[in-house]
Amino acid sequence: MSLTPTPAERLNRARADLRAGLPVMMGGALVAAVETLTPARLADLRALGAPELAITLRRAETLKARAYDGDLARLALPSDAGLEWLCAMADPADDLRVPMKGPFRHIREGDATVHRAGIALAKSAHLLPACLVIAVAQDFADLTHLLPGDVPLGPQGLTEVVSARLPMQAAKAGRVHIFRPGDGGEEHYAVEIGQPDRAQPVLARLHSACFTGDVLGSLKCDCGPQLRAALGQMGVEGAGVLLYLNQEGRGIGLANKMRAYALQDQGFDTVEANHRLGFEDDERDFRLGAQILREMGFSAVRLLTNNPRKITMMQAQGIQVAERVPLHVGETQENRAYLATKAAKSGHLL
Ligand SMILES: Nc1nc2c(ncn2[C@@H]2O[C@H](COP(=O)(O)OP(=O)(O)OP(=O)(O)O)[C@@H](O)[C@H]2O)c(=O)[nH]1
Ligand SMILES: [Zn+2]
Repeated sequence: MSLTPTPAERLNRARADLRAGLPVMMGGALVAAVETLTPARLADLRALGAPELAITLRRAETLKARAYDGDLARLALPSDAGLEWLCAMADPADDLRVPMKGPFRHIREGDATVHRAGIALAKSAHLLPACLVIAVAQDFADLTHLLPGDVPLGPQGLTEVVSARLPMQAAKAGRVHIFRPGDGGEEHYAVEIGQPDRAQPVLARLHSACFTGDVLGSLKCDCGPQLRAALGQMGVEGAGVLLYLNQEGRGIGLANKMRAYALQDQGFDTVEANHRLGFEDDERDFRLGAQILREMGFSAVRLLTNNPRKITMMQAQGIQVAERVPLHVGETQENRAYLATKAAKSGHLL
């Protein structure tokens, strides 16, 4: 029936539920994000069954827990553990002050499918990647119901909502296009400069949102100068397309990026900080960029980037990368180490 939510719509609803501190129902279990639990809700969940904590392999490595499921670890919630313990398991902020959180009781029997989907859901809600899973016999009709196979779904058919002319410092002939995914999730933008010929490779930049760099002029990264240099070059050439993808913090969200920055002030580099939080170095889905380019009628690009992964991903998604155009701007005293780490650990080209 047409009023029944699709899997993508349920998934979008589930993200909002987790952020609000509500569990969702998945494969005969309740799944709640650790970050948004309250003492009262934890008590309610405990009363329903034996909660299991799911954390990623990355977080498990930091905590010296064993990830028997490969990419994740399942741990029994100790009977005397409260919300404070759970939050300390999920959030590395105080790891150095309180390093010992075990001994852990690892769960090896049963299946980790729901736990894995729960972590993917928490990540896509931009929460810390840790969740509680409680197997329950009863159904909770008020909660959002998902199948583990619904998560993660890739970008949901983006369509253009509107476009309008925007004269900019870099180019008078600018036009901003707004793209919205089919599930009502986060919108992404394309800035078109001039009238690029669709039959030729277009000068293109896939820019990931960086509130601190783009807006505040942060000296910790090179995003702001890269954004302006890319638009500037498109202005000079008279044609180009810059995708402004809302993938803040390489896809972990602004709150988690700020957590990573706090860890960087404890001495960890950009990659280590992501790992301690339980994330991979880069959680972005670049299929998004390819979809928008295709939607706009582009099939080949001259890609402004130093990141070889962006090139591989574009090509894998059927967008031909005719040329890589290097984009080295904005090196500062404060971001030198960050850029060096990206070159050493993430394969960025110098
Ligand atoms: N998690 C995390 N994200 C960061 C950090 N510094 C910057 N970012 C984010 O990294 C993204 C920057 O991405 P891009 O400008 O596409 O950079 P890139 O992947 O290095 O590729 P190119 O600039 O194309 O060479 C933005 O989303 C920033 O918010 C950090 O220390 N930790
Ligand atoms: Zn940045």
